[in-house]
Amino acid sequence: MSSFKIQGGNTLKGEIIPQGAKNEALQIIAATLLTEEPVTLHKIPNIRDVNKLIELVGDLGASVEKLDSESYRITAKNLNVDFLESEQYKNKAASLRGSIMILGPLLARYGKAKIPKPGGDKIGRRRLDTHFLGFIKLGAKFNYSSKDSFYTIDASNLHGAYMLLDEASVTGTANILMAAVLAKGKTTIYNAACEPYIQQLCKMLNRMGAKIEGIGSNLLTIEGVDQLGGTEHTLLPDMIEIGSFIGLAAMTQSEITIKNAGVQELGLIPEVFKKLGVNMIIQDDDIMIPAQKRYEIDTFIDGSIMTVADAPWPGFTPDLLSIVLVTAIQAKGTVLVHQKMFESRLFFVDKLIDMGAQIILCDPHRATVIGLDRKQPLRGIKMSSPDIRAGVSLLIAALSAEGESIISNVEQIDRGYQNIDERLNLLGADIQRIEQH
Ligand SMILES: CC(=O)N[C@H]1[C@@H](OP(=O)(O)OP(=O)(O)OC[C@H]2O[C@@H](n3ccc(=O)[nH]c3=O)[C@H](O)[C@@H]2O)O[C@H](CO)[C@@H](O)[C@@H]1O
Ligand SMILES: C=C(OP(=O)(O)O)C(=O)O
Repeated sequence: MSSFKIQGGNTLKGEIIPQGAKNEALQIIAATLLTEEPVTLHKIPNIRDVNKLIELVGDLGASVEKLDSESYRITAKNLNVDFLESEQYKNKAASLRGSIMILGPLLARYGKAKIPKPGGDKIGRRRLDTHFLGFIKLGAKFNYSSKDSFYTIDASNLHGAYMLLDEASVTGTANILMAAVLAKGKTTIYNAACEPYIQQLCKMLNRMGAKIEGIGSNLLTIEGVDQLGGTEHTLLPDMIEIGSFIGLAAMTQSEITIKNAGVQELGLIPEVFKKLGVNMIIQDDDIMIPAQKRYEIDTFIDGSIMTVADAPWPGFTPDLLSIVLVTAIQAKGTVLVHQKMFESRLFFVDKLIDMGAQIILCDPHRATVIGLDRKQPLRGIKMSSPDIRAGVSLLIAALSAEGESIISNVEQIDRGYQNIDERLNLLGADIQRIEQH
């Protein structure tokens, strides 16, 4: 377990370029398994989860060529599905959430697939029913063995079907889409997730020869085709990283310009930070956050206390609620943060309270932050990163705090943020990585 030693209190200044999006990368890398032809990918972030999935795709027999620091060519000509039976597969696939998305492509091409219960953040129950109910609609047979926690699916003949998803699951929609593009006939997915990363996946699949309509909506229709070809694809900037930088700038009174932020694809993200009182200037595709000593949380129009809650896209992403919560700590005013989707994602507020934040954890889903209005700084403490977004929120808190903080288990942060210590140090942060093997 490695740690960050952070000397807090520095003001940061400068420009930062967001990495390619983690959660898009995981879908797109899985989609390369759908064709025998080469697929070239650009803006692939160098982060743990993405590297693990690329390794897994290679273990399955795809040829993986690294073209430069951010580009890969993946050719999945002949895959070795026997690898799915190995102990190595079990360990690797179980270590990240994104591995679940190899199921759709493997089903589409080979008619069978299996996966151990996938990893990812421990942020509450994370059911996978939507994925499997969708595959069953497409004609697959499904079995879950509680003995070894393996999900096995058999589908020699996938056929199109109408389905109304039980929830708008992001990875579930991606998985079903990838199975449906090569199924016989027409598939209709209603209550589909429609966030920009799903749109990107659909556009890429169409460039490969798929026939998907309704992109950007929650009603997708897919006319199955016999095979798909190669393509080239560039990832969007990571919107969760962008939101994290906005919160960081506000908390540390820093002037930061986020370059090439893909502003058109950010949905409600800028608006939510504006509700916290954070100023930002959007110039072309850049977001400049000026240094702000004070920022004030809005109330609702009737004067009642502001709530920020998550919802499926185009609602506000749950992955930024921890950042919103930490950003509110030094604001003037009060906000209720309501994490509806995940039930164990707010427990990290205990650490923020230890640092001096005024937060009431109302229940596992809701926390009220009473902003300090910079009347006192947070103080540095020792803490451990419970999940990726809580980890970055603690890092932001530590950077704004007086004195030294230690954050252990930063592998959680490395899952999704590329060289975050080095990139923030270039802007003036003081973060030292302490490697422990
Ligand atoms: C690898 C990846 O891409 N991970 C993302 C993906 O996870 P993932 O695809 O696993 O998440 P899902 O979209 O399936 O569901 C997320 C949570 O929200 C709940 N839910 C979902 C839809 C809905 O309409 N109502 C509802 O309550 C689910 O029960 C679950 O607890 O999407 C999540 C939701 O944006 C993000 O937090 C994860 O970072
Ligand atoms: C919850 C997240 O990731 P994962 O789904 O990979 O656990 C996240 O990116 O915030």
